[in-house]
Amino acid sequence: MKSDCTQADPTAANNQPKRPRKTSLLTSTPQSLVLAASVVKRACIDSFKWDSFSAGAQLYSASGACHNSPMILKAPVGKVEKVDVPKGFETKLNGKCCKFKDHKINSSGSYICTTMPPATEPTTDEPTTECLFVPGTKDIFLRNTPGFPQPLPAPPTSPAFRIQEIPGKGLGVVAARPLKQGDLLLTERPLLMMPLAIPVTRPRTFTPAQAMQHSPNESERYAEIVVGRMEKGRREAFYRLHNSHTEDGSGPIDGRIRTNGIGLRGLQPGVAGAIGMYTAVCDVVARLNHSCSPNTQPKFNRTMFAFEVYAVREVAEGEELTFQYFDALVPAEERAEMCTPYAFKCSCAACTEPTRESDARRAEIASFMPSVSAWSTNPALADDWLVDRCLEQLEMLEREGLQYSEQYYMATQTIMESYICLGDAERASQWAARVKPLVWSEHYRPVDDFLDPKSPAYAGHVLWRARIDDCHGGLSSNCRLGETRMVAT
Ligand SMILES: C[S@@+](CC[C@H](N)C(=O)[O-])C[C@H]1O[C@@H](n2cnc3c(N)ncnc32)[C@H](O)[C@@H]1O
Repeated sequence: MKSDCTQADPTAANNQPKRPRKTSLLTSTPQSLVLAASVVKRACIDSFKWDSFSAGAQLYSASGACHNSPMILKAPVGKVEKVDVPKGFETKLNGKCCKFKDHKINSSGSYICTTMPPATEPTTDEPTTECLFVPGTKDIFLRNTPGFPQPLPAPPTSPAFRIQEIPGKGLGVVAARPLKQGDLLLTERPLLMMPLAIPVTRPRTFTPAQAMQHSPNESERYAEIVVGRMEKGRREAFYRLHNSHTEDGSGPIDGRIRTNGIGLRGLQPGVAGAIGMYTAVCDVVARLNHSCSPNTQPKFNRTMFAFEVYAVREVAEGEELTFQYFDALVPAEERAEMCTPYAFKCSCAACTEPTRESDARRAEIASFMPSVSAWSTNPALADDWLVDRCLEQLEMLEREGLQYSEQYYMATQTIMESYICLGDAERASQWAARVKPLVWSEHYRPVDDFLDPKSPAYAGHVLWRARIDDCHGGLSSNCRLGETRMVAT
């Protein structure tokens, strides 16, 4: 590193978010991610804080990053005037391509280019992903992902979707046959995967405008190496993707990544928050347009190194398939703002005719946190209190078309657990059947053992009759809140 270079300013991450919101019901959502997401978003909206902490974070909004599910990341950056960076700091193409071999990008080895699944595995005709990884990421797959790499499933004989023009939206994906909740529509290995944020150093002498242009230049430089390693057909597919960032200083590759990338967290060892995320670009998944009441949800399958896309409710043949690019639980006005960098207005029902009721419902949905442990040990609450609250939550979720969200899974699964607490295996098994298709949830656990009310799994469940035996009629000494009962909080 040159001595006249300034490291990006990490203090930006210490700012408090304006409106800390909990968009997940689950305590497993890292708060740091929520914080970082808010900070990044504000940094972007405050029209290009040029001293932001890293190239990617500066460029990409992670406004949806507090979601547990993958999301398309967007960059609400206004137009960046093109300026030339001073001589000696122009972006240069590295040009080195080492096909199917790990390739250190720089001498310190802080990034490697690699192909996933690795070519050392038995070769197949399966598509591969060109990746830019930080040290440790590849190990997550090679050492800590049992069964990796699992082959992709054979394509279905009758495809569940087709790609076609959608008036006013460019290309889109429509259902080729009727779909049920939980149907798997597509399994797809990404074309590329790279860090969402790449730290950038820049000379103190840069003007803010030059610094702004330097970041996309640097992102493009890294992305060029990754795309340069792709198979010809995959590279051509990448360049066919839509680019909504042609006027903001992004390069042609980076612009496509920003338009089509899906955020993935948890793959950069020791790095939490939005800057610890990867972005992955697929060929078909990238054709899914946005809706604030979407009917599909992608999920990344580590064993296959592929995205799986599920229907989150019944879909009619010919209906457009969509997913949410950002947090759909925020008010319509905020959602409209989040669409801006993509240069479209959302035409879903909740956005076309925004109502205060819809905004209020979405806010209420976001703030509800079902807690089996709190209810089951609280005699002041009626036996049906939690089930009733979850039923209200499900009704609101269905009305707003938000079945994709973790809130939907949590409410459904909480009802099943409430009946287990009440020792009602009949009803619990009915709700297990409702939980079973919700496979897109990040917190999904198989419920097959509970589909039969006579299953021995009930008696062996840690919550079985918890409300009756331990706590009914008063907080008894048997009520060991904080031990095994802390579930679904
Ligand atoms: C990830 S791409 C989706 C596929 C894209 N329509 C295409 O032709 O490849 C994102 C871009 O699609 C368009 N788009 C996505 N959702 C839309 C919507 N609800 N209404 C209009 N355009 C949309 C915007 O141009 C956006 O930048």
